[in-house]
Amino acid sequence: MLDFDQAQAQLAAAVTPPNITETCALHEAEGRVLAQTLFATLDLPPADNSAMDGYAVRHADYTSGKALPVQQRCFAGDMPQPLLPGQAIRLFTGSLIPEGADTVVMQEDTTEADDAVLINSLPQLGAHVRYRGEDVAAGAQLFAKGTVLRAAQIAVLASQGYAEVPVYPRLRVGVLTTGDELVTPGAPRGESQIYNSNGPMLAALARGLGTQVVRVEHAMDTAESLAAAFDTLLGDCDVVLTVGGVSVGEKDLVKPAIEARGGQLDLWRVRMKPGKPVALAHAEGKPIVCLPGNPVSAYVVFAMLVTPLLRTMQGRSDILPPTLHGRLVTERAFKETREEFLRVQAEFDAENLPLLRPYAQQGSGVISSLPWATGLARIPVATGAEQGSVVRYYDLSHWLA
Ligand SMILES: Nc1nc2c(c(=O)[nH]1)N[C@H]1C(S)=C(S)[C@@H](COP(=O)(O)OP(=O)(O)OC[C@H]3O[C@@H](n4cnc5c(N)ncnc54)[C@H](O)[C@@H]3O)O[C@H]1N2
Ligand code: MOO
Repeated sequence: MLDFDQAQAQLAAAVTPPNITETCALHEAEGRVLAQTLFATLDLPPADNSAMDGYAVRHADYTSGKALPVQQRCFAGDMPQPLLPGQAIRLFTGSLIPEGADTVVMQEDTTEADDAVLINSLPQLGAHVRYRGEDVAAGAQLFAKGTVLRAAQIAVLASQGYAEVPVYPRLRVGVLTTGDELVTPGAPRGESQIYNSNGPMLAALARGLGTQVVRVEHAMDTAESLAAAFDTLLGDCDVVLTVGGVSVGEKDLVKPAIEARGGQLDLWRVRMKPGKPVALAHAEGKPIVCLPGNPVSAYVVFAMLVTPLLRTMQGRSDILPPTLHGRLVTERAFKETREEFLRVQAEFDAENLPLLRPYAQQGSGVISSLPWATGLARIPVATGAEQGSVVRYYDLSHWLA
């Protein structure tokens, strides 16, 4: 059985980033991955401009009690005139600073009458001026290849005039659920059957990472049904996630089905709880990750082992999200022969380590623990953990993104 950290590294290293680049309109680029490093095409802001509604003045022209004639009303988008000595130009937030002006006086600190403005309180030299290039300098690196484009990155790229961006193709993911006991939600359910929750769950998890889930298939526990599903999935997808049927039972037929079509098993069983029977294989040049059927096991394996593999295939640079540390709040001690991942809720305060409270039922079939948990607490196999132990915390908002 493979050590957890080795397995995590092995899955990410088993695949490669894409070698194809395509162009995507910026307004559709949310969640896409940059395929080239991008640089600033212009200074931002492109010209000195006002941070306030007010008046542009030359600081040295101020004399207490003496109104300055208003030379021009210059709105955002207008070109200002050069400021004449001893005058003021009325301007607004975003108006360009006139040549010769060095300071903006907020309108609240002025009184305007008869086309002249009286300054009641003079700010410091240079006040309320946003200088050309103070935000971004032309030529500076904006984002490195491998960056996921979210609203913040899209804002910067739009401000730089990018209408389209070079991105990697969206990763095409296929999901295969297996098991004779499963029925599709909405279909009639026999007494011995359960609804298939792993299919919709894995599809949503994969989409949450920004991949395209092109197929969600179900196979019965027969070699024929599995072979037909693999035909479809390996034909249409870049990577296949199977779930169930990878343990040691008599109907655990997924691994044999992969081997029957000439595929190879690269890894089977990891020293982790839940998730032990996870397998990595490849067939027809495509990676296949076989997740254990228990819903919690599938969820935890997806977060901890599958996401680094998918991020690598997406061409992302953030393969392993950061982990935090937290303090366990528990009435019982945990000690296993496998690295254990508990579903916990984290509570943050300003000064201390986060407090991590485990869900009462940690069984790998307890689906209700999934929406409840904010993250996973890792209990080291070497030491175990108890009330007050400081353990590693995997925040799911990072690990599932
Ligand atoms: N004798 C042993 N038995 C088991 C071992 C073992 O080492 N020796 N490992 C256990 C562990 S750990 C896990 S995890 C499970 C994983 O087994 P499989 O991956 O073969 O999964 P299944 O047997 O097909 O299903 C397990 C469980 O999950 C339910 N399931 C499966 N698919 C779905 C789905 N799409 N939606 C909802 N629920 C699903 C299934 O009904 C079973 O209850 O094996 C242990 N056994
Ligand atoms: O992975 Mo299994 O869930 O350890 O129960």
